[in-house]
Parts: sequence; structure tokens; C-alpha cells
Amino acid sequence: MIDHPLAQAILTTLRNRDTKQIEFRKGLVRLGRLMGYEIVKSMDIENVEVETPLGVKARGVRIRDLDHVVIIQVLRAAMPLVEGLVKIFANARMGVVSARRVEESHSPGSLDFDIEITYVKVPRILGDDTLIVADPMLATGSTITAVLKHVLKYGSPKRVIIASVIATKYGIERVLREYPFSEIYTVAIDPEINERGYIVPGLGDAGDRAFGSQ
Ligand SMILES: O=P(O)(O)OC[C@H]1O[C@H](OP(=O)(O)OP(=O)(O)O)[C@H](O)[C@@H]1O
Ligand SMILES: O=c1cc[nH]c(=O)[nH]1
Ligand SMILES: [Mg+2]
Repeated sequence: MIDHPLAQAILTTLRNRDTKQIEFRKGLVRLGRLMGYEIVKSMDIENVEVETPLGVKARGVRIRDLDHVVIIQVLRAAMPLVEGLVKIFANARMGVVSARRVEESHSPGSLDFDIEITYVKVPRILGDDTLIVADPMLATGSTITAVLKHVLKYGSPKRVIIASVIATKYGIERVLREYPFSEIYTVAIDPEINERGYIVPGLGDAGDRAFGSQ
């Protein structure tokens, strides 16, 4: 969990029902950038030496994995989050998956949703890639597990990272049961999922709030 005070403060703004669309969208962008910093902290560092314009050697570092990143954005709520992530992973290759929870067929007795995937465009994934699948809400895990099933057909990455803003214990356990090698980054783990599949206390419908469609 990302407990950086700035990430927690931004999340608090996102949770607030009075936060308007533009501020909400900007908050997701800022969280994407912070999440990028956190992910970089987990990457291996190589010590290198460079020569400065003074003709003197200086010790520094290189993060080789920075150049081997594939980011998948799950439409639609991930778009602002990815805008922030690419500020950190500027050389990332990018994929898009359009996924929708089929709310019409959701029965109140079950937590999980059917997921309609209508578009998948993913670059080839190589063995030394870090795959980052961005989706701000990890509620029942129905979306992320359906997305991973499609995306992992494009190759086997070195790491699979899920970048979310709010997750639930139920969703995390489901993802880790189906994809035990995945690593979940999140800013909060909320206690409940209501009968309509919303995270409680949550922040509402991330897609609707970011794109002004409620
Ligand atoms: O873990 P889950 O229970 O699957 O829920 C999470 C998904 O729900 C939302 O998508 P939605 O279908 O509302 O699409 P949207 O992003 O276009 O609003 C959200 O953006 C996630 O993708
Ligand atoms: O609370 C939730 C759950 C899924 N998707 C959202 O946007 N919000
Ligand atoms: Mg939605």
C-alpha cells in the first residue's frame, strides 16, 4: 500500500463527493505519477560512472528496467492514471483494453461481474518487461482478471504489476488466487463492496467522475 502522505491527501480529495470533475481527473493523474515513483523504488539499480563537463568522473545509477515497461490502460477510468504513470515511464510501450462490467446481468446474490471486453490492442510483451496494468478501482477483481487473461496472451513479462487507487481485500485475494505472481500497488484497501458492486466507502464511479458522465 502506498502510504505517502501526499498520495493519501490526494485520495481524500478524490473520495470527497464535492470534488468536481476536473479536480478529480487531475487527482488521478497526480496519483499515477506518485505510483510510478513507488514502482521505480522496487526496480533494480545499477551503479554507473559518467564523466561530467569538468572532465571528472561522477558516480551515479541507472535503472535498466525503466526502458522495459509495458503499460496497459483499462478503459475508461485508467486514462488519467496512465497520464501520470507515463510521466515516470516515459519510454513505456502502451496497450489498451476496453472492459465493462455488465451491470445488467449482475445478480445481487453474487459479487462477481461478467466482463465485456470489446477492444484489445497490446504490444508484444517480452521476458524482461515489467507489465503495469492500470485501473484505479479493484473492487471484485472481475475486470482485472479478465484483462490479464487477454493481455498475458501477448507474452510472459518479468513482473506483473496492478496499479490501482482503491482495492478491496476480496478483489486482491481473487487476483492473487488466479495470478499469484502479480504485485498489487494501491493507495487504500477499503472494507466493503455493496450489492451494486461499489467499493465502500470508495469514491463512487471513477469513470463517471473523471469524465463527467454521471
Ligand atoms: O473489480 P471490478 O468489480 O471488476 O470493478 C472495477 C472496474 O469497474 C470500473 O469499470 P466500469 O465497468 O465501471 O467502466 P468505466 O471505467 O468505463 O466506468 C473500474 O474502472 C474498473 O475497471
Ligand atoms: O466503487 C467502484 C467499483 C468499481 N468501479 C468504480 O468505478 N467504483
Ligand atoms: Mg464505471
